[in-house]
Amino acid sequence: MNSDVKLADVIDGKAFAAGLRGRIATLAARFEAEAGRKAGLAVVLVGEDPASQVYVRSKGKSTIEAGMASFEYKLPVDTDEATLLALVEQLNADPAVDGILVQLPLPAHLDEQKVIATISPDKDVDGFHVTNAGRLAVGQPGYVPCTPLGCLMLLKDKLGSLSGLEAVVIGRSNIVGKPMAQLLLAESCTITVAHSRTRNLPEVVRRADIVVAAVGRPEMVKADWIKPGATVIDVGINRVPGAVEGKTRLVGDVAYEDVRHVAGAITPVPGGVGPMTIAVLLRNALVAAYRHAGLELAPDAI
Ligand SMILES: NC(=O)C1=CN([C@@H]2O[C@H](COP(=O)(O)OP(=O)(O)OC[C@H]3O[C@@H](n4cnc5c(N)ncnc54)[C@H](OP(=O)(O)O)[C@@H]3O)[C@@H](O)[C@H]2O)C=CC1
Ligand SMILES: Nc1nc(=O)c2c([nH]1)NC[C@@H]1CN(c3ccc(C(=O)N[C@@H](CCC(=O)O)C(=O)O)cc3)C=[N+]21
Repeated sequence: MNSDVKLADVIDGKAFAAGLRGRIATLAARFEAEAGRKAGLAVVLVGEDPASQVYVRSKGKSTIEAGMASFEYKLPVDTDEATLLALVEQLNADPAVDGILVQLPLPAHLDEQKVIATISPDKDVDGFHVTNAGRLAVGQPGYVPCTPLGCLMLLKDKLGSLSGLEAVVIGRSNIVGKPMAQLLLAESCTITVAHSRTRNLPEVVRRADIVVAAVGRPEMVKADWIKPGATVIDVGINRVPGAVEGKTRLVGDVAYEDVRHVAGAITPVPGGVGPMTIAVLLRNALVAAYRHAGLELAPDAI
């Protein structure tokens, strides 16, 4: 490793997210004063996956701390499709609910696409509905998936203009990779979307000024894949065995300890993209509330 050169700047997503939640809380209080009700976010969890339970609890806590109303629905793992769809329809019709999030993945017997398609696009604060994916693709206002929007906020905060930069997104999921590529394209980056069939991935990644890793493979992205000085955004959340037997630890998709000797800036895991996802979810729910109430919110307010 080039241990004589400067280490990468650490992009502190946790701190940035805390600032964002502070601005959201101010605007949530203004919303309550003007609309006469709190902005509301409903979160639906089917089953008892421990990781999902942690996220849902954390979302509920952050929602209340921001001065918004949190509605949590926990359904048993064997819930049938009709019951889940009926709940979504009920939330679509509920004027106290501005945003709806159905925690993914769903148990295998439930059709995720069908559930997402049932959420009203104007309450789809995850930005997963095909209407919002289409709006993003053609540059119309809508809801943008929280994780990629959080990544973009960190990138713009660090780099300012992204115009003309080479960006390589590793991963092409509808939730992270594809919307990330759309956002970077809208910022006038030259984008490459890599995936499991990409030939010579290290060489492709080496041309990037910006690398976004959203793969789900622990520490896959190595130091010699990174152009010196590049900005590296690590979306991966992977639980691996820890130093103490029976304990696990969280690692990203990037070999952080090595890559920070080469990159110019890098997000850590934990404390990078993850906290941004939740803060942006609150942002999207608050934007939804302002829109539903017909109140003005400046486009760059949050
Ligand atoms: N921090 C956060 O808030 C969030 C973190 N995550 C994390 O981000 C990661 C990605 O999530 P998600 O997009 O939902 O995952 P998916 O499993 O849906 O997508 C993974 C993508 O990685 C690609 N891929 C898999 N193996 C390789 C490989 N060897 N080389 C290159 N590409 C590969 C796949 O390619 P192909 O399409 O060809 O199969 C696919 O496009 C996960 O670790 C997840 O936990 C996700 C959401 C939020
Ligand atoms: N409908 C839906 N929308 C989602 O946005 C959604 C989802 N389903 N299913 C699961 C993924 C994953 N996700 C994360 C949120 C926060 C952290 C997060 O806060 N991570 C902390 C660490 C948390 C820990 O210690 O486990 C961090 O990176 O610092 C991570 C991942 C949202 N997702």
